[in-house]
Amino acid sequence: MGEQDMPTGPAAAAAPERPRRRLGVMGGTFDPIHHGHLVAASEVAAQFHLDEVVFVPTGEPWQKSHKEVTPAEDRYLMTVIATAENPQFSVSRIDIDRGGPTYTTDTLRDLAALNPGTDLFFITGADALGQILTWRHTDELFSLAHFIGVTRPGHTLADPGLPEGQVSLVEVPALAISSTDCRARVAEGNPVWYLVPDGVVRYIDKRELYRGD
Ligand SMILES: Nc1ncnc2c1ncn2[C@@H]1O[C@H](COP(=O)(O)OP(=O)(O)OP(=O)(O)O)[C@@H](O)[C@H]1O
Ligand SMILES: O=C(O)c1ccc[n+]([C@@H]2O[C@H](COP(=O)([O-])O)[C@@H](O)[C@H]2O)c1
Repeated sequence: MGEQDMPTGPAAAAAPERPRRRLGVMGGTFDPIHHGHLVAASEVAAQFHLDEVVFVPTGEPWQKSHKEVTPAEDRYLMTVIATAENPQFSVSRIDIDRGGPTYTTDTLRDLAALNPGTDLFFITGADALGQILTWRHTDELFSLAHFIGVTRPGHTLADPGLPEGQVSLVEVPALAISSTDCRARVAEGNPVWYLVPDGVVRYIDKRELYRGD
């Protein structure tokens, strides 16, 4: 049916409303991205019937400013490599391209503007959820998305006091993997095969990341 044949008047008014799109948002420093991130996103996508999960590498993770963080372009490319084969996964550069410290209120506001008619679900591990009240602009933050806290080995998953109905706590398959441990393993000459996707192992090797001196 061409656009000119679309029903107008009472028939159009009766047309069923299109269901809102459901977009998962997986924010992280991804230095490097590992299977813990990917399994969490995949599991939440299935349990919450998400249409897509967008991975958003941080620009400047201000709460990690005391640590050395790998250049954003390397973290972005590793995230693209890790997610490329999954048609439900995508990667956004918004936090990198905005510049300056990364605040999730900006991430969610920008994603809402880019995705009209979409409900946002921000996915976060138990450790990050426990810190969420220390993030910037929490007065606005919780109105921008539904928050999904996922289990992570070594951390207790609990609602840190978000407004009623704004957070769900979800059990995901337990993978005791952290980016810190991956970086340390590479620096010590130990393998990260099967902790991170194969393409990410090769990228770390090619770019000589995490080798220390
Ligand atoms: N193994 C895991 N299981 C569940 N969630 C995870 C896991 N690893 C990271 N996450 C969550 O993914 C998000 C991004 O994490 P981040 O990129 O900081 O990785 P990380 O492994 O925690 O890194 P680092 O060790 O450098 O702090 C956070 O919400 C974090 O809680
Ligand atoms: O908004 C903030 O102030 C804020 C403070 C710390 C972390 N975050 C977000 O939490 C997500 C995980 O961060 P990280 O540093 O644990 O990789 C990522 O999307 C960050 O932008 C956000």
